Amino acid sequence: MDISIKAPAKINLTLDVLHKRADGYHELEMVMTTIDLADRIDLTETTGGIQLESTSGFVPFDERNLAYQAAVMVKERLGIKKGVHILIHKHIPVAAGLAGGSSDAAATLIGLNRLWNLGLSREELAKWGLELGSDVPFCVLGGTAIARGRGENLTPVPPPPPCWVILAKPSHGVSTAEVFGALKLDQVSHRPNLKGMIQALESKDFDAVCGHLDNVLEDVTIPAYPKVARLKERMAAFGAQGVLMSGSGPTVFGLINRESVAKRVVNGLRGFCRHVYAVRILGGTEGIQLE
Ligand SMILES: C[C@](O)(CO)[C@H](O)COP(=O)(O)OP(=O)(O)OC[C@H]1O[C@@H](n2ccc(N)nc2=O)[C@H](O)[C@@H]1O
Ligand SMILES: Nc1ncnc2c1ncn2[C@@H]1O[C@H](COP(=O)(O)OP(=O)(O)OP(=O)(O)O)[C@@H](O)[C@H]1O
Repeated sequence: MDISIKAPAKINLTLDVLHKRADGYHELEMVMTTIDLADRIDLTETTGGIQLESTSGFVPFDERNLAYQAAVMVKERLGIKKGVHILIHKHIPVAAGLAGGSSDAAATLIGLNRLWNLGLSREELAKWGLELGSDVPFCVLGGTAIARGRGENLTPVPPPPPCWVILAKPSHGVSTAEVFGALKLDQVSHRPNLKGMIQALESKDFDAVCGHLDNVLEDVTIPAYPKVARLKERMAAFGAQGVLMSGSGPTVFGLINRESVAKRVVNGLRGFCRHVYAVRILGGTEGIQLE
């Protein structure tokens, strides 16, 4: 039996870091939403073991791969003898702040739950997912949500109004651990207004959503990679109504509600950046879909 699963990327509409915890992680408060830039995971049952294949040379092909780790977790916890071949059709750029690896892991958990009729709920899978990475629980549940804790304490909120999301990814990746490690919490220059963002989402006010985009991790990534600031400026100058770095970066996204402007921004950015994408917000209940 074969299963195909769409594994969408996320963007952070707000990201606040409240404090560093005793376990070394940071206590977060953020709003995340899924976008229609997705990997596809094909799962095929085999007689034993886990085989991994990917269309991208940029992902690890062994036990460091988060999809592989998800399959190990399911097999070991439930004592499953059957094997699986995992094929990752990679479209989400790697180490980009878009949770590509986390979404692949979430899709693998959800897909194996179906492939092997395990009867686990999405909530249980989200709990398992936290052991693989902080963004995995959100990727399992999808939609638009406030994420607290390490990222696992999720409260659904309304999606942003339909719009274009233009993504520009500089050619280098960023290490999430290094960004959190370099963050100086007593020197953060700006903090998101979470209440304001929630109100904007509830009232479906596109301009207010754009006005409340904010990410404290920009304070670390932008000084280290000035290209991020230049991409933000250019995106705004070409007409994007709201512009922000996603997650720990370096991808910059712009929100635009007019197609003609979206085209202008994409065309303008292509001169400066090789990796430019124009996608839609998924944001509603559509997280990971089984096909
Ligand atoms: C920046 C975000 O993408 C925002 O959505 C996430 O917080 C990162 O999620 P992720 O990539 O799944 O992160 P993990 O793989 O769990 O953690 C990578 C590293 O980031 C740091 N980390 C991550 C999450 C968190 N709440 N506090 C942290 O300090 C830790 O040093 C950790 O070792
Ligand atoms: N299936 C996978 N796809 C992409 N990267 C993976 C995968 N499995 C493991 N990785 C590793 O995870 C690291 C982070 O990659 P990923 O694309 O998930 O980053 P990210 O988008 O910045 O994540 P996040 O936004 O959750 O911090 C990379 O160094 C990569 O080698």
